[in-house]
Amino acid sequence: MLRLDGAGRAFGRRLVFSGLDLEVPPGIRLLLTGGNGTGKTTLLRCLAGTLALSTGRATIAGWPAGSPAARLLVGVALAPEQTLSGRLSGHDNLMLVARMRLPSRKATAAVAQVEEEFAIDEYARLPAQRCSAGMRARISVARALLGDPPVLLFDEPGRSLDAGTRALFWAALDRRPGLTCVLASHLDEDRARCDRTLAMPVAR
Ligand SMILES: Nc1ncnc2c1ncn2[C@@H]1O[C@H](COP(=O)(O)OP(=O)(O)OP(=O)(O)O)[C@@H](O)[C@H]1O
Repeated sequence: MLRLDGAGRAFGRRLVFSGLDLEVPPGIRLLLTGGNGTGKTTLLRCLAGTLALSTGRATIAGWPAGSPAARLLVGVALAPEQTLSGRLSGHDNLMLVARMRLPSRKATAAVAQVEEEFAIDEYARLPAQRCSAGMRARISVARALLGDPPVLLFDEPGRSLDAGTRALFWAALDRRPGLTCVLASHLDEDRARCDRTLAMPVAR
């Protein structure tokens, strides 16, 4: 479902990773681990298509990462505390994305479902800029699920979430068993929730 062939990314002269080959079959959850600065976020951005690889190739179901066809297949929550529109309410942030992915009646139902799954209902009408980091992270993570994309990319989804909400997050993924998921995390507890682990190599 998701493939890297000889993938590499540099920033100027700084090589973050190189020669990375990876295949993530459908339905598999892959955990990205590694110390600070080893390139987990960079790799996720390359898979999401918001950053180009310097070398090699990344594909989603055979489509080049970042192409319109690949983007349709991918739900993303990278920097989940920071990616909402601050003036809009959580609900409207969710509706904005739902309306891009679904016809209007289905969009309303999909937003209601994720608001319930992540217990967002209580503060969904508050402007996002008045929400706490954890509240914003909940909304961003829930937003990635809208429209049921078959591939999900998460960067430290549990970083700002309390234990109860982390449980809600995993329960939401468990309810969607066919998903292919790549998730970066520093939390030991996430290891048991994933099928495979890729430890990012320290760049030389
Ligand atoms: N836009 C950028 N310009 C220059 N260098 C960058 C940029 N983004 C990331 N880097 C560098 O790439 C390297 C990898 O960063 P990245 O954020 O991918 O690491 P990470 O594994 O996600 O780290 P952390 O665990 O701290 O979140 C770091 O050395 C970082 O300084």
